[in-house]
Amino acid sequence: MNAAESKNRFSFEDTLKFENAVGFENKYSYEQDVVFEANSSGKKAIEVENLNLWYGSNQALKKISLDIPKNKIFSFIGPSGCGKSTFLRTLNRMNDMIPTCRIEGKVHIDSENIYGKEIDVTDLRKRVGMVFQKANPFPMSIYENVAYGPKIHGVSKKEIPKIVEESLQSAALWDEVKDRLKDPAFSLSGGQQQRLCIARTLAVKPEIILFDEPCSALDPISTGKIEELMTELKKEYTIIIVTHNMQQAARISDCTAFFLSGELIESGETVQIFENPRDKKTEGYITGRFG
Ligand SMILES: Nc1ncnc2c1ncn2[C@@H]1O[C@H](COP(=O)(O)OP(=O)(O)OP(=O)(O)O)[C@@H](O)[C@H]1O
Repeated sequence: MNAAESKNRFSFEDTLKFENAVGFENKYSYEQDVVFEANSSGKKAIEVENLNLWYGSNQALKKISLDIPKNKIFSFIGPSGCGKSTFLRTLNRMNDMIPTCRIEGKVHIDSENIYGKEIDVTDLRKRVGMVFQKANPFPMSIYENVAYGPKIHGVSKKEIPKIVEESLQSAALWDEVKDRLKDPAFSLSGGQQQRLCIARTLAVKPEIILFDEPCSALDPISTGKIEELMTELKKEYTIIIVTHNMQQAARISDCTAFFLSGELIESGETVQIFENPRDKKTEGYITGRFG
């Protein structure tokens, strides 16, 4: 790597500077990663096997095979149009809704192929929740937004207030909204609305949460809160995030996968991908030479 490339490449120190700038408490360190690795169960949340996807005649994903470990944050990075969001959506069959979309291959969750005939897609989407780029609360109160999922899944009425409180607590929003639960969700700030959407996802007790660029519309302070929240949530959930922000991927994720033109170029521990990529294409992207 020459001097110019090395200047372009950001380090974990840079991410710490960013965190200090926005007053975000640093929770990540190499030492913690090592301890985390040692404590990690090593179990897989998702196993993807030879996945191909087409939109009409355009092949958007090519022979993707990837294991996603439990209770970690896994980032998908790559230039615009490389297939990150498409791949994310295959993990809870959100692409089913696109008529031109055709998929081949397997995605195992708990040893079950989610593309198998016997799969109940509603149940799958309960187990694999999704938070979108733009906060999308329902046009109802803060309380009703969180209560909605448990209600439609048949949870008894008396259990709902507890679930709403616990979900808002877990989404680090309870203290800010506990005195205004009947207010419309749209009265919250953008960052609060995104945390409300996370609370709504948590309320149906998923195992895995997919985040599709959850911070792209947020300021650095709100971004810091969401990132801190994700780090907290990985203790109980497997987190997968699509991000354009490579500093964000480096800051919060344990593992990273780099995509290019529908192919998975490289995946591994985030430190390895950012500090010592195996593939020249990954290095080119990380160092800002393309993308
Ligand atoms: N609903 C769709 N119908 C047809 N083609 C689509 C659809 N969604 C995505 N594509 C195409 O699939 C390819 C991958 O798109 P995708 O949105 O997954 O990429 P991405 O890496 O997430 O991009 P970005 O970072 O810009 O969001 C692109 O060629 C895109 O045009």
